[in-house]
Amino acid sequence: MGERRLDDADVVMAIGVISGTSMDGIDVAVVRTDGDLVVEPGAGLTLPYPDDVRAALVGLVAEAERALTEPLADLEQAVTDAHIAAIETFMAHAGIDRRAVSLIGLHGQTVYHRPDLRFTRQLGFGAEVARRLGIDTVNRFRHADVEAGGEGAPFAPLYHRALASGLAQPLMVLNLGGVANVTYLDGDTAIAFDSGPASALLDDFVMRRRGVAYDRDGALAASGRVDEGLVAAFMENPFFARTPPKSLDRNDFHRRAAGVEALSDADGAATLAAFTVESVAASLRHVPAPPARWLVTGGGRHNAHLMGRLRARLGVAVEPVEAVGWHGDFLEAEAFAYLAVRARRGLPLSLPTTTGVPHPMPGGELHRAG
Ligand SMILES: Nc1ncnc2c1ncn2[C@@H]1O[C@H](COP(=O)(O)OP(=O)(O)OP(=O)(O)O)[C@@H](O)[C@H]1O
Ligand SMILES: CC(=O)N[C@H]1[C@@H]2OC[C@@H](O2)[C@@H](O)[C@@H]1O[C@H](C)C(=O)O
Repeated sequence: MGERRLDDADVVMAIGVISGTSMDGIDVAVVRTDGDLVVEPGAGLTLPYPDDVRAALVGLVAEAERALTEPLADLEQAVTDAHIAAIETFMAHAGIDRRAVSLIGLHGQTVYHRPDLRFTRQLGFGAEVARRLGIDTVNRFRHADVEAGGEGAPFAPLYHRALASGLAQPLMVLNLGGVANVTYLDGDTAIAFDSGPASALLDDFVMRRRGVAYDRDGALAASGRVDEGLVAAFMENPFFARTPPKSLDRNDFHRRAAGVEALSDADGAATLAAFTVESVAASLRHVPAPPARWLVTGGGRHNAHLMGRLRARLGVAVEPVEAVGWHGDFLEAEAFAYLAVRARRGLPLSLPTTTGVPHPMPGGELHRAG
């Protein structure tokens, strides 16, 4: 007798791998899931990019339009190699036998995201990952959505919905990554959109001023004074009034936020942090009811200053996702493990209320191991 064919509804072990917009490293995590209601997150690990790959990516993202036309084959190869090494290290570290892994969800590295041009680009060769690791691999998660006129982001919301099914709702999940995105959850309803900047503006500012990668714990921002006029001017950006769905590229606010250049290091950081807080609060304009609780994921949840200001501004519980047992450092990697299983089952990865796609949209490309 041959092996039993994998049943759609089977719970399988999937590994998700993503490098976020801050390009600080590669997150890998494992989830046991059926791609539907069963979700059991396991271990996770972050591996840094090799310095030369990170430097090449930072250089590219600074002139990201190149990603529209250039093949970038060498860089994509280097990113692919780094992802394969990260997955191998993760499996060794977590004691996972590769034969037990049913699927890899390879998000890859976003280098340019322009849904208005029906363009989104994530680097990472799926076929090569499948072949070299001997594990079926799904990549190109966002492409079908963007081609159908969707925003192509955010994609984590269906995973948030699955994780939050036992929690009191309405609930807001806030991801403070390079860019911020929110997911409003109430029963089957999932409304999601990018809300504005999170850490990318601040990171770039403190790098220019102080030569550091980020404002640790928000200490610099906490020592400064907010230029409220400047924050109000930033908030006039029509993006905030625009009805979702909507998504952002990492650098969308950089030019408009140039006003902080006239401020001191501390006041500039304080003002950019306040801009993030104000733009998060503005997301409440676009949800049906005020959530009683905010669960915060992404690196920004470690920023004590930002979290404190969010609590003061939102006036309700604002907690890191660890408060409900989720893994804030690996939620996105887990999401792409979950979405890979959904992709293989032909289930939607995005909805009209999460990306503005005209109908619930399956997607992803499956590459067989052999
Ligand atoms: N202790 C800390 N204090 C302040 N900020 C922190 C701290 N730890 C992490 N961060 C912030 O979190 C950022 C990284 O967040 P994260 O890893 O969620 O981003 P990302 O996944 O690359 O972004 P995205 O979700 O947009 O793709 C850092 O660049 C930094 O700004
Ligand atoms: C195009 C792209 O890679 N977007 C990222 C980015 O980082 C945060 C925000 O912007 C979100 O829209 C998305 O990532 C998460 C994983 C998402 O799709 O849910």
